[in-house]
Amino acid sequence: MNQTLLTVDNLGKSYKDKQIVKDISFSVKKGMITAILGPNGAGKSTTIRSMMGIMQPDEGDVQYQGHPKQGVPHQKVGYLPEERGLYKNVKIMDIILYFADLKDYPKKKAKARALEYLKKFGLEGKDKVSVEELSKGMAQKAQFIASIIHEPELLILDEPFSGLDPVSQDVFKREIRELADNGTAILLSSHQMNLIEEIADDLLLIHKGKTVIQGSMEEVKEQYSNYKCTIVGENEASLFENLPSVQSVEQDGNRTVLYLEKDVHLPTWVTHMPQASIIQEMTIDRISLHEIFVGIATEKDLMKSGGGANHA
Ligand SMILES: Nc1ncnc2c1ncn2[C@@H]1O[C@H](COP(=O)(O)OP(=O)(O)OP(=O)(O)O)[C@@H](O)[C@H]1O
Repeated sequence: MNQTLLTVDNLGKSYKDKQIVKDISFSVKKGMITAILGPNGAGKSTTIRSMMGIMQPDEGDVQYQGHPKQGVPHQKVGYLPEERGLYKNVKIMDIILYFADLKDYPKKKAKARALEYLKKFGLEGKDKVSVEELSKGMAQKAQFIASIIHEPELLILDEPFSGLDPVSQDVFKREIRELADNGTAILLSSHQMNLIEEIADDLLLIHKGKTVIQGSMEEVKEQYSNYKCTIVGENEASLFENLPSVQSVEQDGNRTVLYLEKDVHLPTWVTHMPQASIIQEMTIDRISLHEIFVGIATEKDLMKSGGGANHA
């Protein structure tokens, strides 16, 4: 069982009269990647900033293991904020060493680590180059290095993949996994569901400031990834609407998608296909994290029946 490093209990935050974050609780564990997901404006950055003490939450507790005071001890935490931005006319190495110094990390060790990471991220020889001479993706890599230079116990990454090409996304993904495998507790927010599906161990999906889904990736997949059956052929949607275990039907031209109940027994279910249906192609898959997300964001219930790890 992985050890909990950070616990957030009943976090609440309002701006003026509007409650943005309501009663959010979660934990981040050593060696695990926890993803915080949600549509634009759901409250992810507000949750992260409240947790980090960058803004004062109105309600709730943030407890860092082994730390007597409330809140997060800054030397032990690495943070890649949503707003990128490094001083434009400062050399990469100087920026990284500045961040190391802020965290009281030894300069010599930081320099050696920085050179190692620059090489790893394809930025070898760029240590004396200033940020303005780098591309956006390269600058993001430099900022990522600055956030991990002091070997943080807890790493918080707000949208780490945005603006990166697919190759760089893979490099980041591998690095984040490696940091977790070496014991770092990682909390990340991202809109790239395919990447989250690949790397996250735990999920917290929030919508309108409230927890909608919470649990391990395995639990979420098992409990929310219902089956869907896609049929290609000239069919009326109504042909399938009354089939057993069909929750909803979507029609797009000659493609009909049937969303099925969670506990459907597929071998039996397929025998109920109407004789009149025209089937040029038929596939049965589980709905993806992307579809779960879109279903929540658009408030369309694709995941009825069966409840969830923590369905609020
Ligand atoms: N300083 C602020 N003053 C007032 N309202 C704010 C402030 N910062 C954020 N909000 C509001 O809080 C809500 C949540 O914003 P937040 O940035 O936490 O969302 P998010 O989930 O990180 O979104 P995104 O995916 O777009 O980054 C939004 O409705 C936003 O308008």
